[in-house]
Amino acid sequence: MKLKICGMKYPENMIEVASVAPDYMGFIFYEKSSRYFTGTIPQLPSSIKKVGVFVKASDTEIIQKINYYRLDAVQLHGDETPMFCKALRHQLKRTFPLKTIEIIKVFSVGNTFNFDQLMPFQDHCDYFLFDTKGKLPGGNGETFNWQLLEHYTFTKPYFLSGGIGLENIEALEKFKNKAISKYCYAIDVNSKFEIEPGLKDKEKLQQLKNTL
Ligand SMILES: O=C(O)c1ccccc1N[C@@H]1O[C@H](COP(=O)(O)O)[C@@H](O)[C@H]1O
Repeated sequence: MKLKICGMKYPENMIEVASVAPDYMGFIFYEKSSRYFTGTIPQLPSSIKKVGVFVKASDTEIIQKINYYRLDAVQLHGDETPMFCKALRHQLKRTFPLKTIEIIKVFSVGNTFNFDQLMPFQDHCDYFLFDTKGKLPGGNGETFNWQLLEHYTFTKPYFLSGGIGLENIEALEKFKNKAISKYCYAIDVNSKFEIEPGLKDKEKLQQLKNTL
C-alpha cells in the first residue's frame, strides 16, 4: 500500500521525512489550519509526489500554487461540486499539457455516509480520499468506522485517511486482509505523527512505513 504523509510545514523536516520514502507528501493551503503552509519546499526525490491540499479554493489559486510549488496532485478537501472537479480537470490538462496533475477528491465520512454521492464525481477525479467527518474540514485526528467501506461499490482507488496512528497498525493489518480494502490505494497520515502541528516525527513514520 502506498503512503501519503500530509501537513508538512518545515523544510528541514521535509528532508528528514523524505528519507522514509513516502509516495506522497502533502502541504495544506488552508489559512485557518495550524498546518497552513506558506514557505518553500526543498528539492525532494522525484519519487515523492507533492500534493496541495485545498478547501474550497478557486481554480485560479489552485493553478497558481501548482505552478509555484511544482505540485503533482491536488487534494480537494471542501465541498467542491462534480462540476468544479470536471472544469478543474479540463483546465489542468490545458494549462499543464505535459504533466498529469492528479485530482484527489475528499469525502468526510460519518456513520450515516451515503456512498451513492460519489457517483457524479467518478469521472472527474483520479482518486477518492475518505477522511473522518469532524468539527474541522480535515486534521481532526479521529478515525471512522472502516467497516462502512463494505458499502463502497466503485472501482476507483482511494486513500484511507482520518486519525491513523501507530495504534491502528493491527487494525490496518486486518483491514488489508479483508475484501473491503480491495480498492484502497494508499494510507494517508497527518496529526497522529506530529511533535507539533506541521512538524512530523520521522521515527514514528518509519515504524509505520515498515509495516506497509
Ligand atoms: O490537517 C489540517 O489541518 C487540514 C486542514 C484542512 C483540510 C485538511 C487538513 N488535513 C487533512 O486531513 C486528513 C486527516 O488528517 P488526520 O490524520 O485526521 O490528522 C489528511 O488528509 C490531511 O491532509
